[in-house]
Parts: sequence; C-alpha cells; structure tokens
Amino acid sequence: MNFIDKEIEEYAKLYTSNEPELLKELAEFTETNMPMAQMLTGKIEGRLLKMLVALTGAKSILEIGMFTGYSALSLAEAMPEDGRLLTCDIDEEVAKLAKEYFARSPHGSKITVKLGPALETLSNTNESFDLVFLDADKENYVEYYQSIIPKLNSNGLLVIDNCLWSGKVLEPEAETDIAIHKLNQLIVTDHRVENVVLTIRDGVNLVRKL
Ligand SMILES: C[S@@+](CC[C@H](N)C(=O)[O-])C[C@H]1O[C@@H](n2cnc3c(N)ncnc32)[C@H](O)[C@@H]1O
Repeated sequence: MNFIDKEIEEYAKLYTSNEPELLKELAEFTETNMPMAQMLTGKIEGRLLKMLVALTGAKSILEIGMFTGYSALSLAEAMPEDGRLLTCDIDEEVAKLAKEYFARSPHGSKITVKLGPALETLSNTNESFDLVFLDADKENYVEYYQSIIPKLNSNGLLVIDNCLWSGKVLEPEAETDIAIHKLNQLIVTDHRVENVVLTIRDGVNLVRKL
C-alpha cells in the first residue's frame, strides 16, 4: 500500500530544506550502485532526524541500522562538536562505503561505527542515550525496544522507522508485519513512554521516555 500520494510526497520534498551536497551525492550513489537502495531514509526523514536532534539538543545518539550512512550523517549534522553518535550494521560492504562518506563530512568525526549484530552492540554498551534511531531488521524490533528503553535518558527520544510497514500492519500476516504491529501495540500501552505515530514515509513512531 502506498499511503502517501506520490505528488504530495514530491511536493513535501520540494518544500523541505535541502540536505547538504554530500548527502545528496550519497543518496544518488546508493541509488545507482547498491541493492536495496530504497532502505535509505532520504531527504524528508533525514531532515526530520536533523531537526529532532537540533530541538532536543541530543549529545549522545545511538543508531541501529546504518546502511550507507545517510541517516547517521543527518543526525550528526545537528550535534554539537562534542556530541557522539554510535551506529551499527552487520554488512561490511555498506559500512566501508559509509565510512568513506563520514571521512569526507565535517560531522564524520562524531560518528563511531560498530560492525556486528545490533543486539550484541546494545548488550555491550553501558552508555545511556538522549536519542536512538531504530532502523534495522524488523523481526527483532520488540527485542531492540526492550533493550533500548533502559538505556534511554529520561525525556530521551526513540525514533522508530517503518512503523506502518507499507500499511501491512493493518492485516499483519508475515513475521515482519506481525513484529512491527506487536511493537506498536506494546508502545501505546507502555507507561514508561508517550508516543506519536507519524504518517511520514513508511511511518515513524516517535517515542519519548517519561
Ligand atoms: C533500513 S536499512 C538502514 C537505513 C539507514 N538508516 C539509512 O537511512 O540509510 C537497515 C540496515 O540494518 C542492517 N541490519 C540488518 N540486520 C541487522 C542486525 N541484526 N544488526 C545490525 N544491523 C542490521 C542492514 O544491513 C541494513 O543496512
């Protein structure tokens, strides 16, 4: 299901602030050269991530699911110089490409890349975070959530991508549909947080820890 009209999506893109040239180049390179390029968050969600960092003043950020680094660079852009972003992925090839772009960005030095399964990265860190962006394998979303919430600072923000999963959450059938719907159900009844489901792109669940 395409729940956002294509023309409206294009209009929204046109009237959203431009991303830096390097991010535009990264998006284009990913689209031309990488399989599954549609996984990249893109201009509207990337600018939303940057704005959330700017508004919250987040200085410690965790990203689960880096891919070629578009969202990591968008988040890092609004962080102060002493801000730190830990991001992870299991795919060596995408990590190599992301690191090349981080090296070319004035914000790349804020980013640390961890190669390996995100659940390991989560259990190996004792840090707490002001903001977490969750955008990896959907089957593990509930497990990620349970592991992230204790590591989120009070008033911290968890941003979950693909929470509407092309509308498949309406009649969940496949394992992934069920996992995402289950997490949405869990969040709205979790007294530790409050949340808003945004119908941006494939759905973005904004979860604030109380
Ligand atoms: C949707 S993409 C991330 C897109 C990225 N946030 C962006 O805006 O470009 C999901 C990424 O999660 C990674 N991934 C899948 N399973 C993972 C796991 N168990 N641990 C860490 N990363 C994983 C994939 O390799 C893929 O690069």
